[in-house]
Amino acid sequence: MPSPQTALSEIARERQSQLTKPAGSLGFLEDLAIWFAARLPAPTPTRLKPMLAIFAADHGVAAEGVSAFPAEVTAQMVINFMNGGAAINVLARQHQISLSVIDVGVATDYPVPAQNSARLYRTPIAKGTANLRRQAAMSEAECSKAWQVGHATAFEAAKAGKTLLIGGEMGIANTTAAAALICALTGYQPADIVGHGTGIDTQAKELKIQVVQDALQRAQAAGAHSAQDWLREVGGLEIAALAGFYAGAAEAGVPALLDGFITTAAALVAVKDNPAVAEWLLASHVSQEQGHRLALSALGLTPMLDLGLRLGEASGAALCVPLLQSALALHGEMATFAEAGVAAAKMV
Ligand SMILES: O=C(O)c1ccc[n+]([C@@H]2O[C@H](COP(=O)([O-])O)[C@@H](O)[C@H]2O)c1
Ligand SMILES: Cc1cc2nc[nH]c2cc1C
Repeated sequence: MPSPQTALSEIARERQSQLTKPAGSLGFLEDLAIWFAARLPAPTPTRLKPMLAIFAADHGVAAEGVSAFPAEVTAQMVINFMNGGAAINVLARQHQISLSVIDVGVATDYPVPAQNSARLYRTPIAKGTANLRRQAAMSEAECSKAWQVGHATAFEAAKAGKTLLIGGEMGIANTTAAAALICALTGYQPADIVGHGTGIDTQAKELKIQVVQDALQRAQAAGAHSAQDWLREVGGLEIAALAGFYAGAAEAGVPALLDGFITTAAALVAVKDNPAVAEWLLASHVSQEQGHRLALSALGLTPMLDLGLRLGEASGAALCVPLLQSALALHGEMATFAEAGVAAAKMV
């Protein structure tokens, strides 16, 4: 796995100190430019070439009543992505991000859509997962196939010259799977991590906590130990694909931008599996879902935005793309004190 080039981040840090602004006055944007310099790698990186892949799949645990929406919505939203009507379509158009939708296990049949607003890749591995409260969500073969799909997606994007890989997800009930994974991999309790997802009430949330508790107990008794074990036991097909996607991005040496709660759970799996993956991950936003902040902290990541989003489908990540472009443009194009003939600080 390639390592970030720290010598380049030092050159970028030095440049930041010479730009015509009080030191540190561009805050986190300065850190971002320095972070990208080591990874793109260049002392003044050029405009990012982002790609965005939404991995879609269903979850057997939806049968437990843990989501505010019926499972059919996963397939219906895939159609909506293809028709250009989802939030992510608006943001992808606005910020000129190419959009792929990858069906790794949507349970409901849907007609072959026109490929106008996004490219659809149909690589369904199963008709959703099994109910993770009662049995392993996936077989070993299913889990590794899903991981491979994500891994290949990242590699192909890297080969095509993309310099920012964005993963998103769509899957009714996947906040239950994500919460279970985060608990398993961090040691936090379900009550700390489980949230309202698509908008369940307090009573349904209590049930969701119990479902996660039961799933963790069941998987523990089944001998789950490694990140891959937990992924197979309580994860999801799109979560496995995302974990493979992040691992692939790191192996290809291309930065990956996380989205919300579910993508962060997938990133935790990839990082527990191989800690070096963390070097290539960037957080976009902290979602409203309870536990997201703790999960990001467990990864050592600081989110750029806190907008109270809880949509998923890579919407939070897409919103950060213009800010990242601005961070790099400022870093590359601002004049230095010497170039502009501006007096530097009297005291430092
Ligand atoms: O990204 C997030 O933080 C996020 C938080 C809550 C819900 N979601 C989205 O809502 C769906 C999962 O919610 P639920 O209630 O069905 O588990 C799934 O399609 C996610 O993309 C996403
Ligand atoms: C309508 C809808 C859109 C979504 N986009 C991502 N997750 C979603 C969940 C629902 C329910």
